[in-house]
This record gives sequence, structure tokens and C-alpha cells, in this order.
Amino acid sequence: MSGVVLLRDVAVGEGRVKVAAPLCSPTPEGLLVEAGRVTAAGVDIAEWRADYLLAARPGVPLRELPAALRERLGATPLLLTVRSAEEGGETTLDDGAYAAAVSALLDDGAGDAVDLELARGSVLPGLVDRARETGARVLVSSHDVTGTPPAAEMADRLAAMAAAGADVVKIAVTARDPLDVIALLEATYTADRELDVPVVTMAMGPVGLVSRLCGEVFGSAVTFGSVDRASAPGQIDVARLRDVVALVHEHAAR
Ligand SMILES: O=C1C[C@@](O)(C(=O)O)C[C@@H](O)[C@@H]1O
Repeated sequence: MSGVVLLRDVAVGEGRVKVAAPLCSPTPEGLLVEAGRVTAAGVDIAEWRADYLLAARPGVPLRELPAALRERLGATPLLLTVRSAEEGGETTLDDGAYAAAVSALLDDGAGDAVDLELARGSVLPGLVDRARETGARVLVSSHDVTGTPPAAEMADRLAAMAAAGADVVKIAVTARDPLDVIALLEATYTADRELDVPVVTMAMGPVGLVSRLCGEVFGSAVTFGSVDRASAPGQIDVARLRDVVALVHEHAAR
């Protein structure tokens, strides 16, 4: 049975599914405004999708920004993410440049947790160590922007993330058919029973929306919605998402 990970005061893997929303602005000024709006919207976790800024301003040092973002977010935990183009993000960095970008942001104190892509195999162990040194919790992730692998393959991938040292494991796939969503939910259920870390899953796209609502029943600990701007297909407004997640917690939890 999955464990619980504390991000500031937010217990991931316990009780109601936690609602996360991305900060996607490509400018520091825009990010600070977005951080204020996301916090005011009452999300449980803010995800800084730093790939938008890194792609718009390659090589620009960001030293004061993480601290300013932190201050703007108050008690809301911050998940740092540099998402690669192959996984639905904006950056086209080779493994070395990806590791350098993530490490620099970690060193500047940019995250209570950091998202590290499983596919970054060769630099992943070093980044896991670096995150631990900075006190950030490690979420290892995998995104399929074209389709949905078989349930067993998704469950294996989630297990590989846990074996790589993840505190939280996460998979996002693209659903083209309701059976894709069923496969994702089966993998979620299996991983939640077999792993001792919180599991986070979602099916992207309109068919996948239902997977963002029912996580507590199948064993997914976090769902992603949007405040101003979606970072993936199928995200809905966090206010409505929070209501549904609370409804499930109240009436339909396992
Ligand atoms: O991994 C995820 C989940 C996500 O892809 C989604 O489908 O909501 C959105 C991303 O910002 C985040 O990093």
C-alpha cells in the first residue's frame, strides 16, 4: 500500500486527492502574477513548469526568481518541473543540459519537490542525489503524448520509477478510447497496491477527463487542473475539479 509524502503541510497519498495547477508563464513577471492567482484559487500544490521560461529565454540566469516565487506562494508547496518536448513540454535539451538546468534550479531552492523524467536514465541517479541534498522530494514521471501502453507496461514503468528512488511516481498517457482509461486505472490500482510510494496517474485528452476526477477510488494521489492556462490536454478549471474530488472523497472513497 502506498505511503504518504509530506510537501510542507500537504500530505500526498492520504485522504482527499490533492489538486495541483501549473504555472506556465514564459516570463518571471508573469510567473509571479500566476503564482498569486494559483494560490488564491486554493490549490494544494503549485507546479512551476519552468520549461516555458527556459525555452523562451535560454541561458538567462534566474537566481532571484525561485525565492520570489516561494514567497508569493506562501504555504502552498512548489513542484519544480522542466518538461521535455518529447513528453509534452517546451524544452529540447540533451541529457546533460537537462541535468544542468534542473540542478541549477534546485540549487536556487526552487522546489519542495522536483519532477524528474524516467526517460532521462543516464542522468537520473545524479539528479535524485542532488534533489536529496537540497531537501527536495523526488517525483519521477513518464508521459506518453501519443497513446496508452498496456496496463502491465504502465504498472512496470511506475515500479521502475520507485526502484529509481522516487518518493512519488507519476504517469500521464494519452487516451484515445475509453478502454485506454480503463487500462490506466488498472495500472493505477496495481501500482497503488504494490508500491510503497504515492502513485499519481492521469489520462490526457477529453476521453481521459474521468481519470482526473476519480483518483481516490483507484489509488491516484494527485490530480492536475488549470487556473489560467492548461499545461496538458484535458485539464479543467481547478475550482470545479476541487468540488468533484471532494465529492468523491465524501461519498465514493474506498
Ligand atoms: O505530469 C503532469 C501532468 C500533466 O501532464 C497533466 O496531464 O495534467 C500536466 C503537467 O504539467 C504535469 O507535469
